[in-house]
Amino acid sequence: MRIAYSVETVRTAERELMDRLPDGALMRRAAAGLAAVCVDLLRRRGRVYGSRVVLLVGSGDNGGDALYAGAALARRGAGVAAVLLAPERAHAGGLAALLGSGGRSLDNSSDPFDVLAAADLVVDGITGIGGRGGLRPDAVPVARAARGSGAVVVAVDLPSGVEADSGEVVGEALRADATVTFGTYKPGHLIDPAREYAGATRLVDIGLGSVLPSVPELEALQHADVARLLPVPTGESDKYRRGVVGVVAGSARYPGAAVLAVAGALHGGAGAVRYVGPAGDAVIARFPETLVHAGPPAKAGRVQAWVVGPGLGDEPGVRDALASDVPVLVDADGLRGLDAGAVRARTAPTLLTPHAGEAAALLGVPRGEVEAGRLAAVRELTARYGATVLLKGSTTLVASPDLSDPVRVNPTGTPWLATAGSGDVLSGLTGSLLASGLPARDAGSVGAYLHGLAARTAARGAPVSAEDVAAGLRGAWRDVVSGE
Ligand SMILES: NC(=O)C1=CN([C@@H]2O[C@H](COP(=O)(O)OP(=O)(O)OC[C@H]3O[C@@H](n4cnc5c(N)ncnc54)[C@H](O)[C@@H]3O)[C@@H](O)[C@H]2O)[C@@H](O)CC1
Ligand SMILES: Nc1ncnc2c1ncn2[C@@H]1O[C@H](COP(=O)(O)OP(=O)(O)O)[C@@H](O)[C@H]1O
Ligand SMILES: [K+]
Repeated sequence: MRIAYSVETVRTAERELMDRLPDGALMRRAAAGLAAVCVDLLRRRGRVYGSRVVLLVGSGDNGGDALYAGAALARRGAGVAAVLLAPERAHAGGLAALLGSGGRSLDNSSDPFDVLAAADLVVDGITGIGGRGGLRPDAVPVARAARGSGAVVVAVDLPSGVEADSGEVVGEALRADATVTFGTYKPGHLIDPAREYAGATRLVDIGLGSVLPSVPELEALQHADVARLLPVPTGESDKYRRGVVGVVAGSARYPGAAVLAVAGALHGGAGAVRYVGPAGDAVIARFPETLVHAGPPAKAGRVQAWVVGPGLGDEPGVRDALASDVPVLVDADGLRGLDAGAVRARTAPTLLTPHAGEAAALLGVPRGEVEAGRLAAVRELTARYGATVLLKGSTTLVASPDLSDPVRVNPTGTPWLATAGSGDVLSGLTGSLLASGLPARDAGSVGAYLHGLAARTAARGAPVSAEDVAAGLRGAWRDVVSGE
């Protein structure tokens, strides 16, 4: 499990740890880890001795990390120049260490752009967890020059300009090729758009683990976590005990959504899939193993979970499903005008799976607001609906209405998933996991994980269709259980 803590929690833990350690010990640990990554990157491009390193140094401890790491690189023979964005407030100890190791600082009269143009590696120490509101105007030209230079850009702790706690990028930020963070991941390392700015992220242990609380803000499942959650039939199992998932999807206009949701549901662990709606012929033609029913869900027979909404158009069914006493996943058209009171009144779990546009409509805000602030949006939806919410998109988040549960961030997936119908596959798959007994938060996060993995494997750099994703689910499941 990868976990992330908020800035406030990190600062509290850092204070506690610093009280137990000699002055400056944490920064030295951080800088040593940072320098080791820089050495590694320089070696891959040539050698450390004689390489040209530029440090972008802001006014806080983030700049201090960069300066101490720069000093270590200078001791190994690199030519290290520090561009001080606020010379009078640069970290004094770090600057002295750099100058004492043969590095230099650029004063106001020298032009940082020539130095940046010739750099092999740029260390971004403008801001870390103390940064707010995007890069300040005076930092923007050097940040752009660093990005345009062809040098490898290594961000210290976080790419400067991103919001550590939310993953938002308000204004300008510096895109890094790699980020070296300390002690723990912060939400910005796991949530887009900041995650994308961070490039490949490495975590350096500075001993913070012992003082961090046991429950993080965010968690990202990995193969082993998912393997533990996947349903496995036993000798006692029969198709009903494995769970029946009811799929209320498709319409005369969108019969394909029914087929794709059923395709997902057939690979999610339930023992049987019951399709309810007008697209039964299309479903049977493709998947003869499906039980089909043309009447309302209430008359369709017992299921252990409902999926309602993909391609539903104006077909009824949402009310029936919500009135049932089993878990219900509501997606797509089922989310239109969804009655918060009806959802809150349910005794069984409800899982809503909106994309950013649907989430925006539910919240009454512009879509861009949801995309820029995914964490806030998903939390707000859980509060309003009293339901578990899976917010789809570039970073899929799964949050439960219980605030003591960390929000789950899906680490698999690929932008190739942005293809029509792939969400239908996800809702069928996740509903099937619900029917086989997983709690809503687990079903959502395991569903998103397998779905993303299937898409990645199917795509391998080329476009995929929703059908390809469904076809890849079995391979993804095998990958997870075999620990590959
Ligand atoms: N506290 C600790 O024990 C440790 C902290 N470490 C480092 O310290 C960092 C945090 O240091 P600070 O709290 O000093 O904060 P930062 O160094 O992240 O930034 C704070 C400074 O940046 C300025 N600033 C804020 N927003 C800005 C913006 N948008 N553009 C330009 N300048 C801006 C502020 O005026 C302030 O002076 C961490 O990210 C990490 O790199 C590490 O050394 C590990 C140990
Ligand atoms: N940029 C992206 N990066 C990664 N995954 C994405 C991106 N955009 C969309 N997805 C994923 O693709 C799927 C699309 O679902 P959805 O928006 O419901 O589409 P549809 O309604 O056509 O099925 C979701 O699983 C979503 O998380
Ligand atoms: K930084």
